[in-house]
Amino acid sequence: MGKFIIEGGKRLVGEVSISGAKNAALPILAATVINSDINTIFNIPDIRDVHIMKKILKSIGCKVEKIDDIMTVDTKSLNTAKIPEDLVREMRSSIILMGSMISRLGEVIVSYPGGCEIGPRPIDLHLKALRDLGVTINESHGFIHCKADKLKGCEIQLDYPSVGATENIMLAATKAEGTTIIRNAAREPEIVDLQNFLNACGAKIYGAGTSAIRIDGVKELRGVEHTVIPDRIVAGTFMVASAITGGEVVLKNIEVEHIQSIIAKLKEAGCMIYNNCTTLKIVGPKKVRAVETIRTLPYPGFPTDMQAQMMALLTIADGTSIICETVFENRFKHVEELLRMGANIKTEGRVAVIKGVKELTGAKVTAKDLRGGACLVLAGLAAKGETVIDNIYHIDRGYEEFDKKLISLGADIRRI
Ligand SMILES: CC(=O)N[C@H]1[C@@H](OP(=O)(O)OP(=O)(O)OC[C@H]2O[C@@H](n3ccc(=O)[nH]c3=O)[C@H](O)[C@@H]2O)O[C@H](CO)[C@@H](O)[C@@H]1O
Ligand SMILES: C=C(OP(=O)(O)O)C(=O)O
Repeated sequence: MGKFIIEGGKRLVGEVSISGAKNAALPILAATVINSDINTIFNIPDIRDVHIMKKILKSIGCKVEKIDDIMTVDTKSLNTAKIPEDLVREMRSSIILMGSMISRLGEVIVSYPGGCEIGPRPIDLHLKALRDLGVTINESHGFIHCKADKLKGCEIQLDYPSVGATENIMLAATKAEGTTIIRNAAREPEIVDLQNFLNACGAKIYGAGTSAIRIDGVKELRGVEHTVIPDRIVAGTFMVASAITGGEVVLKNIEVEHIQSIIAKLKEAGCMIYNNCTTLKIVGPKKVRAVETIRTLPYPGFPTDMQAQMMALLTIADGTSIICETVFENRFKHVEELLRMGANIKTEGRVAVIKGVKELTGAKVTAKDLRGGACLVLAGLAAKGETVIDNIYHIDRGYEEFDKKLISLGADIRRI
């Protein structure tokens, strides 16, 4: 298990290039199996979850190669409906293969997915929608066996705009007979990217980015070249790195439209932000200001995946801030670690009250999940003295060369 050792107090200055989005790359890689052809996907981030997806695709017979940020996936030789349990357990996104495998083979056998511990993550909405499309589902001993002789388009009203359920429905409905409508669909930019990939392959999907998505079933799809959108959460994390160190960082290769809710809160915290569509400069304030209540919400609300990083910043704000985590039930595991660093935070259920302290102090802490781990790195960058962060494999799930990029901005961080 690797560790990061950070000597805090260095002001971050310079330029950083933002990698492709994990949450767009993974469903798009899963989607390649639909077309039984060769796909070339650009701007693939070099992160642990992508390595796991590569292993999964290989394990089911696909030919996969990655050179730099380009991944070629030849899905012609796919030869099994069973996804290996050990790999599925490593990563939540493996569940997105359900929709694409059903579309390709009419069958998939998959176990319940793993991933970060941020509260219970049921897949009832996925399964209900797949049943509506004509899939027979048998669940036993932790396995889900889905089978469909014929998929038939239908109208699906989601009880919650689940990102994964929206993606699975889009994938399963792409080659269904007739039209599928998803209402109360997730509106995240990654859903739009998936639609763009599938449509380039020959699918007929309309409305991604709004809460109603229409999928007109088509017979076949072909392989294509596609470039994954930039990672809005990685962008937000580097913005907080600049803010928390009073730094001056320029982010390149971003989509500013996707990070508006993060920009708004960082401005409220006293940051100066200058941007065009794909580049942004953020100058951290001398003293961070407390902000009005942050409520995590589905897009375009404030992203739950930025909650922990924002909390790190607010620990040293002038005044008290409140964060209300509405998306996941148990996404405050970083709080006890921030307390070890001298933060003053009280939680009750899904609400955290953060009273800013003058400074954080370095401590030995443990990453419990991906974004909670990133939050501890950010806190360590600002803290006085040395911070040692354990279990950094969580962070490697979603950040490409995090330490190297921070070092290039002037941080004192080592991986051991
Ligand atoms: C790989 C990927 O894209 N991961 C993102 C995706 O996860 P994921 O797709 O898992 O998130 P969802 O939008 O599905 O989950 C949101 C909420 O709905 C609940 N729910 C979801 C499905 C279901 O069948 N039943 C149910 O109750 C979940 O427990 C959670 O409380 O969106 C989350 C919310 O923006 C992000 O934090 C994750 O980074
Ligand atoms: C929770 C996250 O990812 P996943 O859904 O892959 O666990 C995340 O990216 O913060």
